[in-house]
Amino acid sequence: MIKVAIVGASGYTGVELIRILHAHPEVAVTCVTSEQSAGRPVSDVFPSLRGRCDLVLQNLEPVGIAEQVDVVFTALPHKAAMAVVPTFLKMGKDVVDLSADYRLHDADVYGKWYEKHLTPELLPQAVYGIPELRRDKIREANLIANPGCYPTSVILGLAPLLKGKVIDPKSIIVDAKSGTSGAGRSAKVDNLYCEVNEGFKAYGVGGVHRHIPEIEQELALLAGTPLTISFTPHLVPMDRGILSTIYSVPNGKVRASELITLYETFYEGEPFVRVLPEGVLPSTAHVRGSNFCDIGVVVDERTGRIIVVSAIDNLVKGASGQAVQNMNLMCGLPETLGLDFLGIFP
Ligand SMILES: NC(=O)C1=CN([C@@H]2O[C@H](COP(=O)(O)OP(=O)(O)OC[C@H]3O[C@@H](n4cnc5c(N)ncnc54)[C@H](OP(=O)(O)O)[C@@H]3O)[C@@H](O)[C@H]2O)C=CC1
Ligand SMILES: CC(=O)N[C@@H](CCC(=O)OP(=O)(O)O)C(=O)O
Repeated sequence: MIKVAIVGASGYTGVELIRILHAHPEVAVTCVTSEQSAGRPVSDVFPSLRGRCDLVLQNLEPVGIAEQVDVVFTALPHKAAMAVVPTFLKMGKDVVDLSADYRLHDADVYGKWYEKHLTPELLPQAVYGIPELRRDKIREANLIANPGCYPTSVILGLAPLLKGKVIDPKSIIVDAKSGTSGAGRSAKVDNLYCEVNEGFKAYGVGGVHRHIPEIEQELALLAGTPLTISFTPHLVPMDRGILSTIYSVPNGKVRASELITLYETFYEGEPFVRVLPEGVLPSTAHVRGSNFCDIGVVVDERTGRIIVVSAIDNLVKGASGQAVQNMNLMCGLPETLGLDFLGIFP
């Protein structure tokens, strides 16, 4: 069995990792951490785990943790992750980092959107872990930068169009909506019940959201040219789910049926991307609790624009499920191991 530590196990992506890995046949979670709840069983913090995972939460002491395990998932806020990842790597551990700390290739870009990077020398060895686009590199990596939730939905939604040079790469507009678990478990006034329930709002409007450089970095690699996007995230009153509606201008006249064939070919054999038939559009309700990304494609005949709609569960394909998919690849296991479960509906 591969021994795994979940660093930051008292958060939402941490508990989702525990849930997924509990059913993984080749993995044993042997170490979980929290600063605020250290000394308590993780099942005290999350009663859903009672009787199945009662490990006691430890303080984050990187050397001691590395000595206990083979693989480390860091499910920490950015900055906290890069403070400990170097120790895990030095001690020969494979690391899947769920934070944003190793996603941007350029430390100056990270400095502009986040803060000064503490370990820029590690950026070249980090692999941006989107298996559908970078499977072979992930297999060779020892540090995976697990993609952000919004970026996963947008990159998978646009990859066939950009790679196939179907659209003008400068024409992209993304209108994305997320459930509140995307904001994590720590207490924030903006996420209180009365602030979120029965309402629907945009935030980070006007090119200021920190996922923009990450999305642009990956889309530019697909397009083979630098590009800028308009990106507006929204908060919706649901626990889980991201729905991204993505507009772009094609280089010539296109038909929806041709585009769907392009998507089906691009994602042929992919276990976790489902291209929907013409006229069918995705819903967060149909991917909830699963590792799927569902994609629907429409052509607006009046404006000529292409509209792609992509749906994921932010905690699964947008975080912990994709992290396990990456771990499977890094460890030489079948990619779908422990992940071949259906969503929860209704
Ligand atoms: N939520 C989501 O949908 C997604 C999240 N991510 C990213 O994954 C990471 C985790 O997110 P999420 O689970 O939502 O976050 P949460 O806020 O729910 O959990 C954060 C975890 O980190 C621990 N922690 C916080 N600060 C520190 C610190 N300074 N030192 C050690 N431990 C600390 C917390 O422990 P405690 O407070 O108990 O001490 C908790 O276990 C973040 O980088 C996030 O941006 C990525 C994709 C999607
Ligand atoms: C709803 C909500 O607040 N979402 C978060 C993004 C989710 C996330 O976890 O982003 P990273 O993966 O980059 O850490 C936000 O807008 O900042």
